[in-house]
Amino acid sequence: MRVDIDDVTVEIAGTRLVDEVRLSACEGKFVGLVGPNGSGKSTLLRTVYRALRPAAGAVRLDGADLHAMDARAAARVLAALPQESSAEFDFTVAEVVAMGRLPHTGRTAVSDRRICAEAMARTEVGHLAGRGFLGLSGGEKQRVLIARALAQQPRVLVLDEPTNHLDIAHQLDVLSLVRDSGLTVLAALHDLNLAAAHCDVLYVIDGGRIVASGPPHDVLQPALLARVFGVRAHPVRHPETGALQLLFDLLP
Ligand SMILES: Nc1ncnc2c1ncn2[C@@H]1O[C@H](COP(=O)(O)OP(=O)(O)OP(=O)(O)O)[C@@H](O)[C@H]1O
Repeated sequence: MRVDIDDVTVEIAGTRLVDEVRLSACEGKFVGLVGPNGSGKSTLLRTVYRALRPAAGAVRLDGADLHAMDARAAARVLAALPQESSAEFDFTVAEVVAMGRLPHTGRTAVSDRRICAEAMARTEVGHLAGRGFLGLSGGEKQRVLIARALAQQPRVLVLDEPTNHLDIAHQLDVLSLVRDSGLTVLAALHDLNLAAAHCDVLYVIDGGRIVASGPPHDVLQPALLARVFGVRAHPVRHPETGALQLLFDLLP
């Protein structure tokens, strides 16, 4: 499923936080959104997963206005991993993942259980099924919420900092899993090397505006990184794979 963000502007309390953003994610592509703290990444993603309404413009799924869709219909095609999730009740991990099945009706409990078990296996949280969600570590919680999003069997995944709290092996694992899922993915990422290694396309947001977009290594040029992030970037090659990596220093 294709996602188009068409000239979306988001305002909160009279302040424009996202300014006429235009972004497209083609079917099955992994699109990364990078930008400094406070640049508007979460605000834009919250608009895409319907926690906020745009003041102008539209978010379209295969051309249909997402904000005009029924909530349940939208949840059948789009799943989100918010940056911070607040949970007041201590549901078990199995119950949290099963919530991903709520938008779907007419399926048997057996198939729901199988789908949840597969999602938990893919994110390596099966052994936590009976544990209370609130007692988990940050990384365990994150993987459970990714399992819930996968159990939702969406066509679009919106991920706000999916590698937050994850150790390095799980960061690589989760991003590979997401990339190989075949879903259309829109993810805010802080680690530019991870973004470059996993994303098909990157968009750079600064001050609520998109300032660059394209294939990762075209976008992550030293001049742009200096201007947007205030860092000096040195491209180097991985000695074995030849993959491009960036080393960073603060600007003098
Ligand atoms: N509810 C709100 N009311 C007022 N200002 C807000 C609100 N939510 C976000 N902002 C402001 O909007 C700007 C963009 O915030 P946003 O969370 O989208 O940035 P971000 O790029 O996700 O940042 P980070 O990398 O730190 O997570 C920030 O200056 C933030 O303080």
